[in-house]
Amino acid sequence: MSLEYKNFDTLSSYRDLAAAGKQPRSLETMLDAKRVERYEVKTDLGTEYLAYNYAAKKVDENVLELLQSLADEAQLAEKYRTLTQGEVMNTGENRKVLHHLSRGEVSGPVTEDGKDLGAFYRNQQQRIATFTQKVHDGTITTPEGTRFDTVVQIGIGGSDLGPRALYLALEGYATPKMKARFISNVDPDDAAVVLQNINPQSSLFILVSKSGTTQETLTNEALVLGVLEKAGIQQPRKQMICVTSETSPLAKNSEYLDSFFIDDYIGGRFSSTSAVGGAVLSLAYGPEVFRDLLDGAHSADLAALDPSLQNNPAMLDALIGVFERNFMNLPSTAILPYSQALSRFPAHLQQADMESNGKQVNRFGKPVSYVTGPVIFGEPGTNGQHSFYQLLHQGTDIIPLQFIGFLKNQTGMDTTFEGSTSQQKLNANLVAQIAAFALGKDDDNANKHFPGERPSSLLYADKLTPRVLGALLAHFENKIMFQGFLWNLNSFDQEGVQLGKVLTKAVLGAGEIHPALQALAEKLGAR
Ligand SMILES: O=P(O)(O)OC[C@H]1O[C@](O)(CO)[C@@H](O)[C@@H]1O
Repeated sequence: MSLEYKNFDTLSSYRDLAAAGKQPRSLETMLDAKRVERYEVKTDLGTEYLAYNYAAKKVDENVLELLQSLADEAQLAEKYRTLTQGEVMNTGENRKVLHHLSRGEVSGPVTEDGKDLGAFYRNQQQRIATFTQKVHDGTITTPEGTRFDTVVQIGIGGSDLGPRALYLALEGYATPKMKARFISNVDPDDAAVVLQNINPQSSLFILVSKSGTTQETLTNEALVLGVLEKAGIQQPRKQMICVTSETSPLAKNSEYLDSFFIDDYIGGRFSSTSAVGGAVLSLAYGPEVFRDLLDGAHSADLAALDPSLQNNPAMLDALIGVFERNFMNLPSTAILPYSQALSRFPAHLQQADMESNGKQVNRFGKPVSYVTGPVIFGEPGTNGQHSFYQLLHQGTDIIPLQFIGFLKNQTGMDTTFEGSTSQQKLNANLVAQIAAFALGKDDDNANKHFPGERPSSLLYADKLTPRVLGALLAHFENKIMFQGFLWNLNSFDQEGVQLGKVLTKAVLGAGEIHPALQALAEKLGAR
């Protein structure tokens, strides 16, 4: 089948959906126990599962049928299959998009000039696993023979957010073999606080930069090296490994204890399952835990191939999101995990989604005449309830909500207080919120009135394990990809981050700059 890349508003289902979006059925009339049972898709992860429940979304059978037509017309499943076969999908940078291949083959091997590209990722995983084992068993130590007990990742954006979110997500699941810390911001206090709280003599640093040119990361490397030298460490780079692409300037530096590689076919925000996340997660939890995470992601990747929305939670989530964004005109989406372990997951999804689909031109560089990616934000519940939920319940904007929850907590530690456990309280809050947002509450006092009709979905599993975490990550990555296909965008470049970088260089340089920039730079002592 030949693929067609058309602007979303030229598709024939667009008009029908626009009509349906103007008058979506009310949740008050639709939401019942039957719907809670029926409006759910489960991804099978072997002995585990990840469920997507959309009972509290404002879609009925009619809208679901229209969304299926839209998915078929936009050739979502075919485009995804083609992407996993190695087609150039990052049109702006003329690159393949292969992050799925870092967890397994979705549509068979991907080759280039006779080379098996999957073998490259497997080889890096194997090298990381071997290196990790040697660090853990004390074969690899500092030059002075001290065993490493801490790992510190230095990187920013995709080289920080995903790996950090995943590390934190597993801290309660398994006792780390090495504790991990992260330095990302060029604000020197970020590095200072981390360095003050570790023993530099027994710390292994991971410098992560795909490009090898990111100002913040190189500056932080210099800062760390300086601190290590001051602490009397003679060869600081022998306590540092590097994760970068083979063509980056860092790859040529043989002073590092070791180097591991990614390639240009995996974008920074999709690199958590490559060596970018693999090094820190394997060192912290062991390569087998990282493998489980990859397997969970691979299962979700396979489920995403199904053209039927009823069997494809990522595609369904993408379509419902587009229904809300384009046809109900809702501008943002909140990610609300009822799991403290996922405290940084919303921040990771913020980059993954907003850097991918925050675009105003289509994949051919032509302006689009419809809205694209929503604003993404979020915090774990129940903390968020005591903070920004006021606006979510009674504010003038309706914000679609993506709840995430688990039947059991990770650590097994809990208490019974006033007749219920903490985990029961957590999940009681979660279901109460779904109902309160959907159904609202009438009150004669307008100040106490809850309008309801605020749609939400729920991703849930038995427990947040490495496999479930991998599937959760892949669910969102695939949702973002499908939405990019729908909006006819190239979701895999990020030109919007460049201008700020260029102006920063100009401020720091000696040349003439815009007078307003000069005045501001002087005020802040940046020049
Ligand atoms: O891994 P690198 O090349 O240092 O890039 C870090 C981040 O910077 C960005 O390019 C944005 O500035 C992200 O896309 C990327 O994740």
